Amino acid sequence: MTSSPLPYRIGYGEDAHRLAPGLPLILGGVPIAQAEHGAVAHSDGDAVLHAVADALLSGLALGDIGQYYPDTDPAHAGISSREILAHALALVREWRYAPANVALVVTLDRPKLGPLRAEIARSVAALLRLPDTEVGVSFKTSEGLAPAHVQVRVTVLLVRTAP
Ligand SMILES: Nc1ccn([C@@H]2O[C@H](COP(=O)(O)O)[C@@H](O)[C@H]2O)c(=O)n1
Ligand SMILES: C[C@@]1(CO)OP(=O)(O)OP(=O)(O)OC[C@H]1O
Repeated sequence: MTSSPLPYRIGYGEDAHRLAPGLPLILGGVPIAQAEHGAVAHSDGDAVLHAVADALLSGLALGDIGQYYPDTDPAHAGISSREILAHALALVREWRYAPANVALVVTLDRPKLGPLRAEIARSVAALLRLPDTEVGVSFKTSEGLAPAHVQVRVTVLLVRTAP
């Protein structure tokens, strides 16, 4: 894409990681201390931030984070997902758009994340420079269908900014 006449653009992103014992679980920049299993990943494995970054990029047809941070490149091993999201946000701003609101759904069987909803919303909002109220966070279990797995789905509304 070289330019867009649209004042609004919708972005959608997903991410999934396998869970294994002895690894940290970070979601939306928040370490989940209660988790018995963490994400198997090339980076810090924050599936929420990966899906948000992909949603930002998809809204402007800018590809996905794997193109910018290939998981085959040792240079990105252990990279903070905050850095990946900051890069995606910078690209969106270069294209003169900004996120207006975000809706995200985390599917995870355990632990219960409800008590961390406000903290995760606050963390994602801060990274996107949005008010907390513009980040909606939902949790679902897989009903036991995928107990060793975390899945995140995200929609974002991008609004064109003044030149
Ligand atoms: N890791 C999770 C998963 C779900 N919740 C909350 O539990 C409720 C029921 O979830 P279902 O998947 O059975 O519909 C719902 O209110 C979720 O917010 C949770 O806190 N943590
Ligand atoms: C973030 C990157 C790069 O470190 O790797 P992972 O942490 O494995 O995450 P994923 O969402 O599977 O893919 C994007 C990657 O290229």
